[in-house]
Amino acid sequence: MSENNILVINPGSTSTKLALYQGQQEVMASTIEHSQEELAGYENITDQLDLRVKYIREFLKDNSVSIKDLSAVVGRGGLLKPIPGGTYKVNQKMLKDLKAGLQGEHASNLGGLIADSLAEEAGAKAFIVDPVVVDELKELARLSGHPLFERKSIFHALNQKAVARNYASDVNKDYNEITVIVAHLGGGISVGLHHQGKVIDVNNALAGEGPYSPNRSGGLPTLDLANYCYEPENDYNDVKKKLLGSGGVVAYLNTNDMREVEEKAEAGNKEADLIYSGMAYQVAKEIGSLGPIVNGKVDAILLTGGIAYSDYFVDQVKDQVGFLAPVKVYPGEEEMSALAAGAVRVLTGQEQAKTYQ
Ligand SMILES: Nc1ncnc2c1ncn2[C@@H]1O[C@H](COP(=O)(O)OP(=O)(O)OP(=O)(O)O)[C@@H](O)[C@H]1O
Ligand SMILES: CCCC(=O)O
Repeated sequence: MSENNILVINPGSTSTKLALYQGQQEVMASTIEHSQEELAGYENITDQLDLRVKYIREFLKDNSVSIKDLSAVVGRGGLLKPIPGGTYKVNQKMLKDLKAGLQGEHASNLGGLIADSLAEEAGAKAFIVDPVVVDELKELARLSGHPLFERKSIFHALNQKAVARNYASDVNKDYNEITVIVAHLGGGISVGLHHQGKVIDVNNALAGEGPYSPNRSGGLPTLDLANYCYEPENDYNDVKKKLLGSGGVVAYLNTNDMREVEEKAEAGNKEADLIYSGMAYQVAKEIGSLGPIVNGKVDAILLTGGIAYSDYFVDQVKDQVGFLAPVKVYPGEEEMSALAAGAVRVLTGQEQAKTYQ
């Protein structure tokens, strides 16, 4: 086997995506689906470590891949401390913070843990790349409006950075030379301003900021929310679920499948059209809010994520923000290749792995 055999692991809330890369070339890939019943018995997400590792071992065995042939295992990184973007070696401090769920529970907390567990046996290197806590915010962006609540950077850093790098390469520039606004349009939505290689402002996709999404509420009227929280019949978990998981489109229309919503809207269902268009309106507004930070000097607006497959949605956003900069569409997500690319940059010496402290 070639020197750079990289096993890529992307744990999601209901699936584990895995792929074997040789350098940047995908050799094989699979998605292991985890049913609700299967995961129901686990109190914390990180308790699922052994289960997920077991499936990955089966995948390797079924495909006659010896674990000893791996040179690196790279996982999607989780809710660690806020850190700058890049490729990080998995170390003891990171493992401790992932296990403790330092900034909360998230499926990607398993990424570093799985990478460590398999890499140890393989005698390989374990990495995470651009975890959801990548924090490169400019100082002004940290202010919320009250000192008790500092704004944090938690977003789809891996895919946003991958798409921005792809755009940079399409225009023969380095990522550090471009200024782009990237809107990741998935189950959650984050919209980030990438400037000189850093995401200097972005809505926190796990804290009720920004546009509503298929299953998150985004920003809500704050005082109304506070009043709701103080209603005796509402408890913390209920409210949290309303913000993250069963907010947004699913709260209005009872589905988080935007293809279904679009079909209804196109068939003349006014409510479906209103809610779908409302999400496009909020995405456009969020994009527009970032332009002034760089005095309107934006090279391009990049739309990515599952919803970017939809012309119906994309056209509405384009129509609203096209005046600011050209809009380019990168549908779907590039997380697996972005993880492999992060490992390759380190294995080939283009970049030094960072140390999590
Ligand atoms: N062709 C399409 N047209 C419209 N919406 C689509 C299409 N394909 C997928 N989607 C929608 O995209 C959303 C899922 O996007 P994606 O797969 O990027 O998100 P995820 O990985 O589940 O969540 P996240 O991106 O927040 O991590 C779903 O709401 C899905 O219905
Ligand atoms: C915050 C980025 C990841 C997610 O949407 O869960």
